[in-house]
Amino acid sequence: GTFGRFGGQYVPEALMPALEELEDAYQRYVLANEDGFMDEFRRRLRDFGGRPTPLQRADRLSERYGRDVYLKREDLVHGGAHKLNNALGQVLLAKYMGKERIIAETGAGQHGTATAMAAAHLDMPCEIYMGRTDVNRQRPNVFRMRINGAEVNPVDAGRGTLKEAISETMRDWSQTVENTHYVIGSVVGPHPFPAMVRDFQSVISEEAREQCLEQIGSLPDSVLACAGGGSNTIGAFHHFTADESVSLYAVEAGGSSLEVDEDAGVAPNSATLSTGTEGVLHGARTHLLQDSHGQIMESHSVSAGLDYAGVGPELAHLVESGRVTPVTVDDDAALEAFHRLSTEEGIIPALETAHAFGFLHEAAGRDDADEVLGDSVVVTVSGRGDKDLETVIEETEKRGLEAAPDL
Ligand SMILES: C[C@@H](c1c[nH]c2ccccc12)[C@H](N)C(=O)O
Repeated sequence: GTFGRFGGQYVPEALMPALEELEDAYQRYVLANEDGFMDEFRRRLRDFGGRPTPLQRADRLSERYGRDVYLKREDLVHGGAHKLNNALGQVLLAKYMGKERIIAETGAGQHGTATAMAAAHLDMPCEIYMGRTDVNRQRPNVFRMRINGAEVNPVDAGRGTLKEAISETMRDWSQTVENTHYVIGSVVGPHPFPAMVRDFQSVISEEAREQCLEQIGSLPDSVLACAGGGSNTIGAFHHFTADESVSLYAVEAGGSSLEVDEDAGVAPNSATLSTGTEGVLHGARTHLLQDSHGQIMESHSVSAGLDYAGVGPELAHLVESGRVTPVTVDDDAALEAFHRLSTEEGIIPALETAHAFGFLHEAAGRDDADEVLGDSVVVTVSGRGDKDLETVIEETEKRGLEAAPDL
């Protein structure tokens, strides 16, 4: 595999020519900056994406938790999430490769939206595959994609969610690779996708590490990031992985329970790193939620963006090697963290992001808080929560959470 035992290219023979062409382009344009590709990528991320994003000290949370809490504000990237870092990089790469068409999958719609924005910005026709279930529960993002000029293709196969959308997009790509690039939405899929998406998202930790040295005068003691597919997680960790003094926590969705009902093939969580097992999904060997027959189980999370039964192979490797610690936060704690950041820091986070703040809250209350978090903590605000307001209002009332304001 590409990352220890994990990664690799577990794909039908039909996909190999496309992967070989992509590997060649990755080596030349991304790794060797041929034709100034990376210079243009950084310039467009600055002028169109709004980078660099601030590393902002959260004064209220720092006071509450008795340590310096810094927020890496990826919610301020154009489009409201870190997703544009990857989408812009891949659509620009498709142009350098001479492709004429962009396809992508999406779950909650953030990656689809980011891809539609990048494709409009770079004048590329764009088609987004989205599970019918997700089309129905993420209408605002469906409108945004269409208003940015993308076609949204509902996928009715299986449960009509992210997993089927990815499979459908890969099927399209295997037949259209001549003129089409597949902009994958996270650090998943066959090599070179996980490495390439990581390299685009690593602008997050490249900036954060430099900002820590400037603003704190040292490296942080810990970095926290939520983990769905793992792109914001790996992006927030990558330039810190060589710094052994920095603890790295990947916060997954604990959903409603960590107990798994294998017979029903349903996991009431998306805690792939904490509870999953090794297997192959979407072209890579990684960690998955699978039953004893190797069937991929349906995952769950109050946040659609974390609701995925797999995870990036590099993250699986970093957890197995002990460099990254996987932790989980359940639906209720994530919802309470959503309200806490909104009322105490004036930032409405994506429900995905709220999981990282749920772990900060829980860890800060423990006897070993100082060992776990240290004196300076960086939390990645991977996206903003406008898209989640209806879900949060509904779920908060249904659960009678006391943290909620009187809406
Ligand atoms: C759900 C996530 C995503 C998009 N593509 C993925 C591939 C693997 C794992 C996660 C993803 C992204 N937030 C989305 O809504 O498109």
